[in-house]
Amino acid sequence: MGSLRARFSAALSTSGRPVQRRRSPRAVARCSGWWRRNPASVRPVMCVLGKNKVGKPLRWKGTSDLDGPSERPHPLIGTVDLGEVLVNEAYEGLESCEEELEAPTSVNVTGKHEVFIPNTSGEAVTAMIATTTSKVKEENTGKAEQLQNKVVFNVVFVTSEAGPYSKAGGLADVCGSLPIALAVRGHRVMVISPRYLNGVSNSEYATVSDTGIRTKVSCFGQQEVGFFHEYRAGVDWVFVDHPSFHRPGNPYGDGNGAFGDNQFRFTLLSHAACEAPLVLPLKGYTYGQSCLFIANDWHAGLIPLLLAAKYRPHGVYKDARSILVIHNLAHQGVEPATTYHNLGLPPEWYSAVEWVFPEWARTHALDKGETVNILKGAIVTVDRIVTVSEGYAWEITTSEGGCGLHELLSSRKSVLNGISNGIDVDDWDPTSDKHIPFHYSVDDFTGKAKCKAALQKELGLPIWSKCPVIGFIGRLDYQKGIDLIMTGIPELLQDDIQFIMLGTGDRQTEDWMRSMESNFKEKFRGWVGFNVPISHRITAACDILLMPSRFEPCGLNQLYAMRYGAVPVVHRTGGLRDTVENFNPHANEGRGLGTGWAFSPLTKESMLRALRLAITTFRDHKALWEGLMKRGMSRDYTWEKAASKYEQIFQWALIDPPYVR
Ligand SMILES: Nc1ncnc2c1ncn2[C@@H]1O[C@H](COP(=O)(O)OP(=O)(O)O[C@H]2O[C@H](CO)[C@@H](O)[C@H](O)[C@H]2O)[C@@H](O)[C@H]1O
Repeated sequence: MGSLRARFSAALSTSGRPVQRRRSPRAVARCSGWWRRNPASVRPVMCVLGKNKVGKPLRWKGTSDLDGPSERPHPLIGTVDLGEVLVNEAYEGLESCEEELEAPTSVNVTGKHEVFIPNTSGEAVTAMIATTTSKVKEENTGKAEQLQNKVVFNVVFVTSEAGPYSKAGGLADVCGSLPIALAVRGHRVMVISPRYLNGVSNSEYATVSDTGIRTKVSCFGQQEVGFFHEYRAGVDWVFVDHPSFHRPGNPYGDGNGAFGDNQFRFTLLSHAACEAPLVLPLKGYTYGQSCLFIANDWHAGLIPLLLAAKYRPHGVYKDARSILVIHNLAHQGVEPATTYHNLGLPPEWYSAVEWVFPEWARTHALDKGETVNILKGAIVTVDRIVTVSEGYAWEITTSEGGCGLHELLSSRKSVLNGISNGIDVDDWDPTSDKHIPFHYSVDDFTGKAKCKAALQKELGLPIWSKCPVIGFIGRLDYQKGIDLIMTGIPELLQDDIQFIMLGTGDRQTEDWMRSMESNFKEKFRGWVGFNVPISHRITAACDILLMPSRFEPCGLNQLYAMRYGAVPVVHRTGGLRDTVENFNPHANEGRGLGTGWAFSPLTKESMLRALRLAITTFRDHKALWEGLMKRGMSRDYTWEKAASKYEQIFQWALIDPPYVR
């Protein structure tokens, strides 16, 4: 191949405009690039990521004209202020590239050249990168050195939900944003989830296209699946297509409860996900066998089992590793033992998923309690386990929080870690949120007061600015402590407060919400359904957000609430304990410390006590209240910290050999 410089042309565009081709300029600032080669065609490709002034990631495409355009994520390199946009130093051009070059290498960039960068409204801005300053040069050199030492991974997330395509709860939020944060850090990231078509509107998948690739997977006899794909925000979003994913309802069920064939549907997902890195040539080449699978919850729990039982014995995925992320241990994918033969695992692997319920949990005299438990099988065979907060990582090793799996999880403590979730700070930003009528920030709360009045008006509640509005958003599920709400809130409504509830799930609670509305016309509103814009409007409008969760692996609503200046009142459990700092009015020379109230034990009395304290503080101690709001709003909720912790887990996963029997 020889020197590539003369043949390489950078083409930087995220605006969808025709890619501009330029000859490679020469060096001033030192940059570093990751070169990946298509094993088949030896094609190095490159892409640069940056951030604009509001922190939105920018993706610059680098193309090689060796054999057509390609793009790959590339780590951030330095910073150059272009006036209109703040970008990370552009890579453009390289000095030389030998054919065998695979590892990070240094390349040189020079003074002026044109790039296309979208500004905050998405339009392209043509900018000239002026000669870099010495500060930038220094930064570049430092970062280049850091990046040269950085290991990048082929990461494959497997999940039953990924926002914005599909969402029933917090799993979608995490799998919609953590992969992007990892891609920004230079990893090649794929997310695989089902292509749900619910028959009403499938606009979420409008930009996704059929790869035309179909593959047969050996489970439940033999099944054929297709793959759809979209490359967005530096991530390959892959959707497994099968008729069983095309039906009304949410990813797991409909008004009549959970779908009866969920084991079938998610077994398909796991099998298809194991094939995808081998068969999908995304932007030119496959992810290949050296992958890190991130299996989220039981729906992807077969992944480590399939790697160990089906692929590795045949020499495939020998260098792959798997990490199980537990978002909710209460759901384990348990079905009768007779379904084992459908899972596509060899008969001798039965014991890995075998799960026998204790006698007290069996339903009748002839019930032997024999089941297959997919999550259990994953815990046994996976290389590492992550839960979504440190508190929950400990709780699941106790008999109270382990949902029957605590002993097994305790036995795997050495590979178990907790990492608190971040949030999508672009999606959840009170200064620019498209779902809320007024914007506000930590420096000016006027917009929040207007949001409150607007929601009161929208819901037909009296517009009382001095009346604290308490919100609840979440699945109407035993986990979320709705029984406590149902017993405690009618008592609280004797006081001058308003309570707004958004949720769907348990039918009885939905009926209770409707009856509360007619009993407390001026004080209670219940919105039955799943509605993302309304969830943003409630978060922006309410003064207090209640989360009396029985257990909470991490919880996202308390994070959204704090970012929006709504003070959380939570049960002190799991991730809520880790993320909500209990308010101490005396600390900090009487100015107070903390971001909310974390009550314990989980009783109606202790919940009401915390709520009454919050209400009194809201009414009578304005300065303390503003302090609470400000501290919550100023915290760092980005994914960056969590993403770097995940990277550490990736490295640990690779240190140990994979699970073999
Ligand atoms: N009716 C409705 N309308 C609109 N939006 C609604 C809604 N009901 C819920 N939501 C949204 O769904 C998400 C719920 O996230 P949570 O983390 O609070 O809970 P969940 O139990 O689903 O997630 C599990 O996984 C996540 C991610 O790891 C963990 O944080 C959590 O503890 C664990 O139980 C939030 O974005 C919320 O706004």
